Amino acid sequence: MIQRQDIQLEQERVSMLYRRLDTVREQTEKALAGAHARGGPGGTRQARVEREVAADEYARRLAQLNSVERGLCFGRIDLGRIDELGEALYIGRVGLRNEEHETVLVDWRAPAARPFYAATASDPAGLVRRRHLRTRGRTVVGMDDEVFDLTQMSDGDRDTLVGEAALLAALERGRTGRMGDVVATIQTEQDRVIRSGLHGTLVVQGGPGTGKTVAALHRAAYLLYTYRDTLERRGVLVVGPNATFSRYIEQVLPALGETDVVLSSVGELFPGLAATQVDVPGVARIKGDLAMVEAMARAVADRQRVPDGDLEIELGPLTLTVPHAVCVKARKRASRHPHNAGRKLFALDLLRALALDEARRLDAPDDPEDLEYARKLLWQEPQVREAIDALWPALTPYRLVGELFTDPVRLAAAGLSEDLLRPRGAPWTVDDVPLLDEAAELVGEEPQTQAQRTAARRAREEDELYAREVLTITGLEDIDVAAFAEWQHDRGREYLTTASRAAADRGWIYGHVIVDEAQELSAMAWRMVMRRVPTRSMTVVGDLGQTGNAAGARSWGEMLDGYVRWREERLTVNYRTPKEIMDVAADVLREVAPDQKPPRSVRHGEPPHAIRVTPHTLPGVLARLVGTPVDGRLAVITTDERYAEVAALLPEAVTLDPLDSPVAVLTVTRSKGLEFDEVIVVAPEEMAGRELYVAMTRATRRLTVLHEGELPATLRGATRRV
Ligand SMILES: Nc1ncnc2c1ncn2[C@@H]1O[C@H](COP(=O)(O)OP(=O)(O)OP(=O)(O)O)[C@@H](O)[C@H]1O
Repeated sequence: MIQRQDIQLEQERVSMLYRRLDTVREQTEKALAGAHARGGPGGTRQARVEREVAADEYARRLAQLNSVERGLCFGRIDLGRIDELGEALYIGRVGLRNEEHETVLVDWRAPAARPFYAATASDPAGLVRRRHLRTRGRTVVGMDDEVFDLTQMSDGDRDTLVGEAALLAALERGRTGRMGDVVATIQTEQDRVIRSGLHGTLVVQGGPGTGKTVAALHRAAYLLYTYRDTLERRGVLVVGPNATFSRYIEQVLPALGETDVVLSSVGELFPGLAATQVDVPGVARIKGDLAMVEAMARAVADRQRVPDGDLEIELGPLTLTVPHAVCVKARKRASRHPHNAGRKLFALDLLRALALDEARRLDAPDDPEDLEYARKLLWQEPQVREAIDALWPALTPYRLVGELFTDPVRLAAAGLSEDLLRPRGAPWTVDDVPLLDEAAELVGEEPQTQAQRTAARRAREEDELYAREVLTITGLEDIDVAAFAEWQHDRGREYLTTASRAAADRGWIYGHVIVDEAQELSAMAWRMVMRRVPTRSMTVVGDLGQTGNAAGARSWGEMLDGYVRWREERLTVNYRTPKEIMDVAADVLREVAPDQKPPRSVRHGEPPHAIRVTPHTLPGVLARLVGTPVDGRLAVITTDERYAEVAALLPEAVTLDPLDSPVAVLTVTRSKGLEFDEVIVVAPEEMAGRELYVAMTRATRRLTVLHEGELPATLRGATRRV
């Protein structure tokens, strides 16, 4: 039994930790201010860089100290024997030392904290007691103990969840619309995922609500803590299913004190683009297939032409000719290079041949210098430019893919189906993004336009003008303006975080990549992700039972075997969906993915309700249900086809961000990875089995299905009609 006295003792400890946090925070603030005050262009470059590195480190530490106020210390472990409690360690969101440099709080990611998460009744990992502390503000309001005294345990006890009371209390809280961290209640199987080594690819397969996302994010924080030197410079990329999901999870890492992580979705992985639309399944399947690699190569080859006969260009009275054979040879040589680099070689060969022909016709000497000069002049001739552009145009990825999908002749030349044809100006889709990335590899460096060259020159001039003003104001006029401007420019770049530099650079190579809802990535999307992580240091989390994308994964090997030998961990406990709902969902899963085992739910709640509606009664039933929700947040989930109709019935809900609105209206695809206290599924009979499985498992408390047609057989037996 926990005594008031125990709470008092823990309060003293926790108060001491907060005092220490305040002191360290103050010291770090001063150190940061000091580092900034010493800044400026003086000293050697080495000294400047060292100062800036120190300032960065203080700033990072300060951000971390500021983020850990809530729930600073949440656990305690006692090592030794049960009859003589020995050493006690306190576990918190951050590590702290006292003035004597002794550890007073162990960072949850440090090896010493591991038994807090890893100890189970059957393997206590040297612990005699684990204590979860519950705090409100800086006050200890309660605690839960688990005593590992094997002699007193029944077999049932040995299989308990880690800190069951604390875990269940955490799960009972209503959903806020944003994912929170779970450092205080990480479970043993999740801890294995979080602390798995950095190298190679770890696949985490787990059913809905098993904490894949939350474990993957804690893993990112753990890896950044444990392998900071390796990861800080290269950063960590987290790829999620869409931008809403990225916003849903974006608080977790900063709350854990980590900000150097890029959150993105497949539709955003090509810098400058944020695609959200998806293609119809037939098109998505074609675009996601690896056969697109060859097709894209053919599409590029189709933009590298030679005339059927000799190339003839009229220049005033002269008609210059490049023999067909010379054109063919030039194409052969140039096509070994990326398209835009090849264009330069191709143009050079053709210009050389034209200059030679011109010299011959004008009886001019074919002196190399003269020829070089003549070549330059010819390049200025619009007819010459046009002829070369027609044969081998400068391409951007957008132009290559855009012109391919709007032209049946080009599609045929690439060996692609006319199903891909779309109108000019149609928006880019998520499934186009891996193709744009492929195209970027094939066309190579984008040609710099005249406008870009002018913009770069202007920016340089502005930097210098600004530098001159600064130097005049500060009376440092003897310093070289150009050098000062350059220093300022570099400094600006150094101050950009790794994350922001990485996000803007397609060629950025990350230290580690985490892919969530990974079952949705097509083979082409995997190819794009792999380019960003040649070391294959990756965490791949997903559920093959939830695959919705027609081009998505049916097995992990199918997607990953060609790139890496991967290892797998499984998560088996569902922390979201009550058992009564999961039992019904399990029937759906059995039908769509019989090889996948449904997870075991730890929560209890109501069984799902089914209500038969007609087009006439649907608005009233929906309004009644939405008007009397359980405490917390509610989502109405339906098919893509029904979305507009349902959204029209709930106009207020759809004006708000689905994460902030008390009632969200979502398609199944949009609801991926999210969760709500109450879920209403409209038209389950029109959903594919996997869609239904995803929609049903979003609920933490109550699920109602509204059907017009026959209820799917999998739902019929297990639901009550009201
Ligand atoms: N150890 C834990 N302590 C407290 N809450 C937890 C724990 N693990 C998971 N949860 C909670 O369970 C819910 C489901 O977690 P999460 O979204 O990570 O699951 P998931 O496996 O990614 O699900 P899905 O496949 O359906 O997207 C979240 O609210 C999460 O905070």
